[in-house]
Amino acid sequence: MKIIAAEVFVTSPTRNFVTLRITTEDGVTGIGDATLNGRELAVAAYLKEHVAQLLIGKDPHRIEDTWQFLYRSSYWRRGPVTMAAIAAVDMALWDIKGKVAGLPVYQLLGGASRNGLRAYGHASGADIPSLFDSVREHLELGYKSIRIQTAIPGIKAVYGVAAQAQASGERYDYEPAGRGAFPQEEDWDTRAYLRHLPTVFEAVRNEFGPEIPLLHDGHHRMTPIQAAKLGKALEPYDLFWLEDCTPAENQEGLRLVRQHTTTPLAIGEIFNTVYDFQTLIKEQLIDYVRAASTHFGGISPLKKVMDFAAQYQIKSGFHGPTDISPVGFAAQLHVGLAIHNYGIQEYMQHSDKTNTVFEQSMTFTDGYLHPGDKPGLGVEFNEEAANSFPYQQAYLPYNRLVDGTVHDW
Ligand SMILES: O=C(O)C(=O)C[C@H](O)[C@H](O)CO
Repeated sequence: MKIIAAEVFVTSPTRNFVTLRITTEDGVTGIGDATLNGRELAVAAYLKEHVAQLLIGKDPHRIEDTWQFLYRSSYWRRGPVTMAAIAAVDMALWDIKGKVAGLPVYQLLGGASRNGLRAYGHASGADIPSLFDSVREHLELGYKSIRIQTAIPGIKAVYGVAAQAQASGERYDYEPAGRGAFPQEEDWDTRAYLRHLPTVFEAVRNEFGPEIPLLHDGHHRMTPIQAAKLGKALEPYDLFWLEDCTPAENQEGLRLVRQHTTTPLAIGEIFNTVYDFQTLIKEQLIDYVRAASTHFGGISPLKKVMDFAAQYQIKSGFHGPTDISPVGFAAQLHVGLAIHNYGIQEYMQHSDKTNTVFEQSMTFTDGYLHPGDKPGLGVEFNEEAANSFPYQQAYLPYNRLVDGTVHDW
């Protein structure tokens, strides 16, 4: 069997997505996600200009060989653009292999290790009452684990806080990328955040009790000593994890955080390769791997990093915001179902328009996700619907401190 076409689609049903479709001479198609929020066209060009023609004539079954060829033959390695492009090829080839075999991808990865995948949802609020409404809404939707993000007094816009109150009946609407030709500026004050956050978790525990697993995302904003202080301050509230507490580039910084707190740590949504996790896993500086199939080179390396992590009792917590398309999301559900060291899956739910472009067979029942049993990834790409939503320029915001210094967003 040979590959005869590799096409790239950029579509924007409420947000931008980049999708690769590979077709074989027998007419089997496979799809992959190459979405990089705010930099979509760079990956689309990488795929169109540098990768597509290299795939023509190749045997789609040779997934590992194709991955290694794309990674090593470019000489220039890693980085989110390259790795998102390779990820799309990898996913599309697993999709094809599954369709040819008549099996869902998780069966090709070793079969199911569990019945369903525990998910966490995002609750947020501009104040405590609206946060409580949001938590209740998520509990009603079936979520059994909940991420808590709130506004901070004195700060205008904070990462992770939905614009609409959940009590309004609107679906959770948080999308950080703003459409337009320039990124929005936001403000930040770490000391105000460190003072406020423990009071929020205290209120949530008092209202909802000790049982429910609670998570929080620091979004790379603290120094190691600030993160250590926060981890310690949150210990009485028994977090499932504290995510991205420090800038991801400083892996050694997590040693200091670890020395001071037993709050579990998760990191890795902006990592691209297993090498980014080498120190963190070997030294057991984290508890959860936050990689996403789409930004990590696809299904093949995600499975490898989790097998490495398993030796150290480190579990998965794959990145799953809506900028991972339904294709990338399905890819990591298949990995999550197959691996032994599954932890939890972030699940934000895509918009109805997105679901017209990507028809998903995955299910979310009583707090648990399942990729479904259709052959391949289980996602159908509707080209006509995709073409009706043209690309719109969008940027993630950035932060400045009160004195004007640019800060991690
Ligand atoms: O879901 C999370 O934990 C995130 O941090 C989401 C990111 O802000 C988002 O993927 C940026 O595009």
